[in-house]
Amino acid sequence: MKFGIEFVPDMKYYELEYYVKLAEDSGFDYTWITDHYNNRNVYSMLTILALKTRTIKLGPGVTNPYHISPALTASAIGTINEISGGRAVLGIGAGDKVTFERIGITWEKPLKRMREAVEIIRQLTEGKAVKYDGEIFKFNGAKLGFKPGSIPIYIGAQGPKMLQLAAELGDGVLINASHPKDFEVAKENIDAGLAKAGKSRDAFDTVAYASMSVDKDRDKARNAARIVVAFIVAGSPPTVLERHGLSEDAVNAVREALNNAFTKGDWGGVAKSVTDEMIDIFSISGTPDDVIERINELSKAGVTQVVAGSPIGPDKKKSIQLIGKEIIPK
Ligand SMILES: C[C@H](OP(=O)(O)OC[C@@H](O)[C@@H](O)[C@@H](O)Cn1c2nc(=O)[nH]c(=O)c-2cc2ccc(O)cc21)C(=O)N[C@@H](CCC(=O)N[C@@H](CCC(=O)O)C(=O)O)C(=O)O
Repeated sequence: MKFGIEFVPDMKYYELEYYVKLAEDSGFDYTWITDHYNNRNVYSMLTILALKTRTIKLGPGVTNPYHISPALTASAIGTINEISGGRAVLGIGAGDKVTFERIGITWEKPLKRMREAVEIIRQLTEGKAVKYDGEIFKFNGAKLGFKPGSIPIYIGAQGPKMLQLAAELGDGVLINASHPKDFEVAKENIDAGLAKAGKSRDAFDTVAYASMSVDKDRDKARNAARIVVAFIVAGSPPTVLERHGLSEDAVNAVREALNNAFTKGDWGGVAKSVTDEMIDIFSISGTPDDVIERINELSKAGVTQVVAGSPIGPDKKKSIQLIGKEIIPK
């Protein structure tokens, strides 16, 4: 099992540098930096990380094919690959509808746009001159002026068609999920995509991009996950909520609590609205032994990399060290 760790660049560069170096020293194989317009620029932060780390693989988790051209994405990730001595990975997904609305981007034809962008980026980073007559992107002999070297492309996906696309075109898939049931359901679509491209599963990285919260004290760990889990519950599509048998009332109670929090600042109400069942479904939370147990279940469901996503634990530094000491070596 490979281990990754997610960071949101909503902190100063030196704080991010500190945490990523700590993760590298703790044995993590990958670090994924999220990409939303309102946070610090993902590539500026990756440049610092590329210079200050030695072994950890690094990349956006995930960028998107809307807010910059695939040519810029290829150039940016190629540059990170050069600076890091070949450790770059590109995580790319359809992007986030809510944040796009704020910057006037219409979220249309995500599948088509993802396919075209990934095909273009793959060719550019392989040093080819790209002629591409797509429905969305038209390239006429574009070519990078430097040799970025081959860069693995991981696609962020939840929906069935995007999962198939990820398996067909990508070197891996980043699935925002923490429960084995979600990977059992994803398997059929991943296998269909691999078959379409004539690829075998063992060369493909199926990543559980999970919300994680680890502490020696189980209750402390689980309580630290409540707010993040509330956002995941509120944003989950009906198919996922039904899959896990969550009642409409329970989900609406979370949505209502979040509204109250935004309007009246009542975050305590949000934590209370999140049930233990929701914590188990939408996060990997508890003691190191609890987390190892869940990772073993995920491995049986075909997961090959687990990413420790927010909140990581009640105390980020201690939790990163705890994962490094008591989970990764097991
Ligand atoms: C588009 C969507 O795909 P999805 O697989 O659900 O993708 C949702 C997310 O993966 C995507 O929004 C990501 O960008 C979210 N995301 C992040 N999004 C961000 O913006 N920033 C991040 O940092 C980020 C991190 C991240 C990490 C892991 C991960 O899995 C996702 C992450 C979907 O609806 N897919 C459907 C298909 C929809 C469809 O058919 N669309 C048609 C018609 C659409 C139209 O009418 O225009 C088409 O595309 O042509 C499906 O897969 O079946």
